[in-house]
Amino acid sequence: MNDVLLSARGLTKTFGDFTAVDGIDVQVTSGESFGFLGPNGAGKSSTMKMVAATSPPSGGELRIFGLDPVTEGAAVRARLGNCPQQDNLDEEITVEENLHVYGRYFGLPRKVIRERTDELLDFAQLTERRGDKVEPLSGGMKRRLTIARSLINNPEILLLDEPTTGLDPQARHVLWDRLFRLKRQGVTLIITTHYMDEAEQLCDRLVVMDHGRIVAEGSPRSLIEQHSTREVLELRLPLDERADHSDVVHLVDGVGSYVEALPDRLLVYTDHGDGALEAVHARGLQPITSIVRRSTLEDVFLRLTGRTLVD
Ligand SMILES: Nc1ncnc2c1ncn2[C@@H]1O[C@H](COP(=O)(O)OP(=O)(O)OP(=O)(O)O)[C@@H](O)[C@H]1O
Repeated sequence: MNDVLLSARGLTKTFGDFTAVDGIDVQVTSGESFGFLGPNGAGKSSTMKMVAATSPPSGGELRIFGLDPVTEGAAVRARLGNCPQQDNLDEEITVEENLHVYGRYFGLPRKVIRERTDELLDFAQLTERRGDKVEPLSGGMKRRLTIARSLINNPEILLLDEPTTGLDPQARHVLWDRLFRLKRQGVTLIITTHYMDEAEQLCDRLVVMDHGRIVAEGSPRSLIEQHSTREVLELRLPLDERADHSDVVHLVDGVGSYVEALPDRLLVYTDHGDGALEAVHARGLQPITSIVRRSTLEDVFLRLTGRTLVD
């Protein structure tokens, strides 16, 4: 059996009267790519900061590498890579110097720092920019540098808080490719995201979080199998002025297993999207647009909470 690297029981974080993380239970084993998926404010960053040993838990039990992050914080941090939500690079110094500073912070010998810097610049596809200041780099490059820097101490776990928020699609794909490589090298990844496609791409297993609680747990595939149908028929119907799609749900009653109404469309959940569309036409309905797609984690979230992940 793989080692348990992270174990949380009843983990809680409060800010005054407000409970941001509400008694969650989580275990992550070595080599896993584990995700916290949830909308803004779900409590993901608060959880990550406790795991990173930068913010103490308010309650419950938390062990990382079997260590207590409150009393053994330095030992925990030495074995972790931490990429916070906001890049906190030193923009005044060069790309390479950013790596050197971190290496010295961890007390690594000069020779090791030089070797690791070369490897990590190559990994982050930044070798050609090594002597440049950080400030003019693109958002994607800065993100890759932040990740490279967090790998200087050869961490067993890499924490990534919203790794691709704010990046354009191409930069996201480059970053995903780099994270796949790390995963193949056996680095345990713990990722927070509010992008269901990112969770599906990167995570072997994840928890869905909402209002500080875990509402579901499993692999992306098992979550979809458990909480959604194989396909979804998305329909935009012609509406009277002032009506929205929640007013016309009854028109497709019984067409699929269940229906969710968003203001601008109906989502008909079914294992056979094309058959459902035929049934819609047979009722004399003429959708403005209709598409059949496979179910995603977004559908799981909508089913479990009645809300969408990204507002
Ligand atoms: N230092 C703090 N003081 C008071 N409230 C806080 C603090 N940090 C977080 N919160 C609150 O806790 C809740 C959870 O925030 P958290 O950042 O953990 O959520 P999140 O899921 O990571 O969302 P986001 O992606 O927006 O960061 C939010 O309502 C937030 O306003």
